[in-house]
Amino acid sequence: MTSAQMLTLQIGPMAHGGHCIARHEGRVVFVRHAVPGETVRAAVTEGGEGAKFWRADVVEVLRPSDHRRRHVWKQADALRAHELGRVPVGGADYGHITDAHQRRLKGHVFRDALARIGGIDLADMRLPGLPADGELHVEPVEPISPGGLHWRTRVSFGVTGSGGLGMKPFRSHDLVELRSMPLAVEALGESTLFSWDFQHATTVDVVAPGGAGPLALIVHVEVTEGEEADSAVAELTERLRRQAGQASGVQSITLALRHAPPASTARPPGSAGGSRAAVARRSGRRGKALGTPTPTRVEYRCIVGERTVREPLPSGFAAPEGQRESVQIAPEGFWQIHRGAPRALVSAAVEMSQVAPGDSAADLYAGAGLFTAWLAGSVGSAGHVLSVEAAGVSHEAAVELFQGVSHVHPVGQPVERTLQRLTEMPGRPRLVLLDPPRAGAGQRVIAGLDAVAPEQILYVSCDPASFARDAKQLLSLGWRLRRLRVLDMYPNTHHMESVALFTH
Ligand SMILES: C[S@@+](CC[C@H](N)C(=O)[O-])C[C@H]1O[C@@H](n2cnc3c(N)ncnc32)[C@H](O)[C@@H]1O
Repeated sequence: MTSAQMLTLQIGPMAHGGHCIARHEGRVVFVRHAVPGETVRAAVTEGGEGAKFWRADVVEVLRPSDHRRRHVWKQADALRAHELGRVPVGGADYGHITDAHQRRLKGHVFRDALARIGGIDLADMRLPGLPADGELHVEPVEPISPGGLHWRTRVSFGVTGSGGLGMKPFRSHDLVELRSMPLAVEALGESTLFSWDFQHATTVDVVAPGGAGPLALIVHVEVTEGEEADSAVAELTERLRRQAGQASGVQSITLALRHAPPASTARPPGSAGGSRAAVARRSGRRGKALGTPTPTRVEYRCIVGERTVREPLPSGFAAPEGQRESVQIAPEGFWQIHRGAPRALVSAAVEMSQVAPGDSAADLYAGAGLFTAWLAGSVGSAGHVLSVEAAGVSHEAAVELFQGVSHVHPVGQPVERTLQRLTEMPGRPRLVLLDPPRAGAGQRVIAGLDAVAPEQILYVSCDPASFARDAKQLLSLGWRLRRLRVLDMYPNTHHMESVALFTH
């Protein structure tokens, strides 16, 4: 970083993805760790004469924004890292911005994505709850902790050369060893995990069920066949058991043994952290699309405690008679990562949509059945709920949760292959709720939903860009955006969650 080209930049608006836009001699520079309106010195991290745009990272703030604060996480603080000749870890790219201003900027980013990608101007929509100028108020999610800390119930770490937990800087494969992870719930900081030796593992996923300890771990190991590999796994197992046995704050450890073909090169350590690869593992996608070797088989082996965790369903919402109060799910299955997200999302769905006893409804990309549980209670035993989820572990959790609830029909298939089933539901569906992964639903699914013609579509999204693209298609098919709420479900990061209601 010390030999990097330095630029003095006037910082323009925040863009989607966590960087601000600036210009240097006419060329666009995406600048990380800045705040709109500032003047900064920034080190060029990617660029070159022929490049269409450059990337840069702030190393000194010449004229700070009133909304700048000391970064909430030392190891992710770009200014401090530069002083120490290091690089900041990723994962908290808004941590230097005050809480309220983070939300303001996310509102601008969301509105901009809708306009640019979806051709949707919120000022034209006159949506209830939105001011006439289309300004979006991004809502904080409870429980709110000052500084936006301690909300993550799931974190993926890489394993450093010395066996510690690490994370990568932005667009880098080099792991930085961590001493803490303040965005995670308190149970992680109270555990002994940052002093464990994970040598021989590639990644470690940490899960705090219900937002509290004790923690469940999934320890990923690449194995090739042979005696040497067997003894390395045996040694790792012994070591993990020993560390867990010492008042560690850990309830369970599952090894995820990836039996890769011998010729393949190992995935770079840490490449799974909160990343596409981690999402892909949970959603069952793998291999080529991610640029990683295709594993032949993943074997899950529980070596400490129980294989599954219990995630409490939010209380106070409709639920079918006799349904359990928590979901039992393998820790690699999908569950919302903000500890307040299950309640915030179901509350938003209840407030924004209408379902009544006897209705038909569908929950697409349903995970373990968070929204299905509320729908099942709302439509009652005279109703019908289709709950569609592609990933095996999450679908199995839903099957277990809705055992004996005869009006819920969990389907363990990709949504794309289930569109026909939607047309066969009894009566016209009152509501189709969809909560796809970051890539969004896509053209084929949106066209399929339109053909099903439900009364309402409630679209829950974690990506403004894919939502804007899908919303554009819905609008072109005659649907109208009726309500929109954006939730700050990932404080100190550029991510956000939206819930949107469409009707004809
Ligand atoms: C954002 S999560 C939402 C889960 C659930 N609604 C919840 O709130 O817990 C998206 C889910 O979609 C699943 N998924 C991804 N692609 C899918 C597809 N093509 N068909 C069905 N499910 C899919 C993932 O496994 C994941 O569980």
